Amino acid sequence: MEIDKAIGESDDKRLKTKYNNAIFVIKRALALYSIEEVAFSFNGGKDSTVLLHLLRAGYFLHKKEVSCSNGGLSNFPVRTIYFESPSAFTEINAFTYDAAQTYNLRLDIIRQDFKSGLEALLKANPIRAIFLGVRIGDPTAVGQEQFSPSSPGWPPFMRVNPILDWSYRDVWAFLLTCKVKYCSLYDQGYTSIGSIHDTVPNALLSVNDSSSKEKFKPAYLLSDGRLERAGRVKKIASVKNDVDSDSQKHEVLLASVIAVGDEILSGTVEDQLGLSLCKKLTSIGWSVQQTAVLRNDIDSVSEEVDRQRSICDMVFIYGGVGPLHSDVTLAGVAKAFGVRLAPDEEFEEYLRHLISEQCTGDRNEMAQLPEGITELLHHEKLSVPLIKCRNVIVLAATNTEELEKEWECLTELTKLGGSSSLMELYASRRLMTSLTDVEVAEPLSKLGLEFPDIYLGCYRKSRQGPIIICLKGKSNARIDSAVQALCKKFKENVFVEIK
Ligand SMILES: Cc1cc2nc3c(=O)[nH]c(=O)nc-3n(C[C@H](O)[C@H](O)[C@H](O)COP(=O)(O)O)c2cc1C
Ligand SMILES: Nc1ncnc2c1ncn2[C@@H]1O[C@H](COP(=O)(O)OP(=O)(O)OP(=O)(O)O)[C@@H](O)[C@H]1O
Ligand SMILES: [Mg+2]
Repeated sequence: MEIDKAIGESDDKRLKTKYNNAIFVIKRALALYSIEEVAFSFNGGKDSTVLLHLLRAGYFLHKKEVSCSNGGLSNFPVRTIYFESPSAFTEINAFTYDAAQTYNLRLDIIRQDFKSGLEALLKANPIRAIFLGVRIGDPTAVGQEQFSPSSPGWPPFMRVNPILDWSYRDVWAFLLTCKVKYCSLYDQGYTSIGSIHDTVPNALLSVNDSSSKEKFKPAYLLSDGRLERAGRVKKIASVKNDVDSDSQKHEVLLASVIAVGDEILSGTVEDQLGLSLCKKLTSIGWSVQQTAVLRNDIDSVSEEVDRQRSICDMVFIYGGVGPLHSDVTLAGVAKAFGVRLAPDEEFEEYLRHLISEQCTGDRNEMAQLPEGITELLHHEKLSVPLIKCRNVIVLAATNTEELEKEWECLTELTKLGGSSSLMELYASRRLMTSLTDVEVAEPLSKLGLEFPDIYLGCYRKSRQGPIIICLKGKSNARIDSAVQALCKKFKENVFVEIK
């Protein structure tokens, strides 16, 4: 088999090790699942091209072991799926179809989004495992292992990632050693390929020459593989503006509070921090849109953070921060922003001071932060800086005392509490009444129409007990007018002002 032979004849020891490990994973998968139960997700990219050849070799070696046959490889029966999109490069499409023909692939072309396409595929076929060319540096690799079940919310299958631990250099060493064809875009300076809308040649491969047209060196000449995604234009979809830069845009700033902890969900520990954060935020004029308690699970965290960061001005998340296996919050935040976790030297330095004596394991693990989006907020009162990933603040506090300290530093370091006029803009009054809810319902909803700029909130202390009405708004004068208008709708003295 030409791939196995090429690697066998190479004297690149590192490549041999990577190859053998990947083949081991492929053979395990082929032993666990029948051929009808596996599929290969192929998109013409360099990583999936590596995987194509590894799978061909792995299948050949697996066959040889189980049937002692030494047959050729004209037949590669693993179902191959390609999600074709109108925004794919024509070169990628052409290469994918070309490879399918050359290697006799059973190609299924799917023209739906990944999730719906996979749902339909799994309904129609007995597929239980899908091979992917995901590598550890990819944003989507966060939290994955060589065998990782699909995420909650996705149809159930095993994701098999044989080249998860391969570096950019390993990928090129393999493609060049095996002398296999790859998509022509990689010879034109593209180093990682997404859609035509978010991918350009990698500027680090640009060659200065006198002609007007910019030229690029081939992808395999990129010396620092960590920069392979430098040609990917960042997707920062509809994220609200950072309060630091744009705190005055909205009349009321919106916050979301997220707790991460299985111990809260099981009722073992009572969450005090959420309550305290809501009070603190409300006291400085923020409107808390939602609180959530999540499992210690990367995908749960990433989905919730992704949702909240685009709705709210600021997301506050706590719990699940540290070096334990259950500490997945930062990985979830990284995944929500589509970036990877990477070691942060500055943060590592803080941790080294803090834990140097007690540290037995790999300190680096704890110093991994979402790459390219993390800002460390230093304060002399804190031994470790606060972590801010765009509009997500990750709090390390585990109790209300620690939160108190972090909050104090946070409000000093950012404009959360408004060195701006936020505090002055914010006014509120609370009224209590023993009128029934039926009596106040209609007048209150009319008041809401008359004062659309005022927030009107109501709650009861008990089913039969008094009702409390909160009025919040931009100015005391407006609130006072609303209170007067409300009082006019009833007999005198039915409302008592409370603090
Ligand atoms: C076969 C297949 C399975 C996938 N399974 C999952 C999954 O279980 N969970 C998930 O969050 N994304 C899954 N994805 C989506 C990928 O993680 C990722 O979003 C996708 O490759 C798009 O990457 P891009 O945004 O860089 O183009 C899957 C994609 C494919 C093709
Ligand atoms: N449109 C698609 N159809 C089928 N599989 C896909 C598709 N997009 C991604 N995949 C799967 O996800 C893997 C990871 O995608 P990724 O974009 O990181 O790598 P690549 O496309 O192979 O190489 P590159 O990093 O150069 O773009 C692919 O190797 C492939 O297995
Ligand atoms: Mg790609």
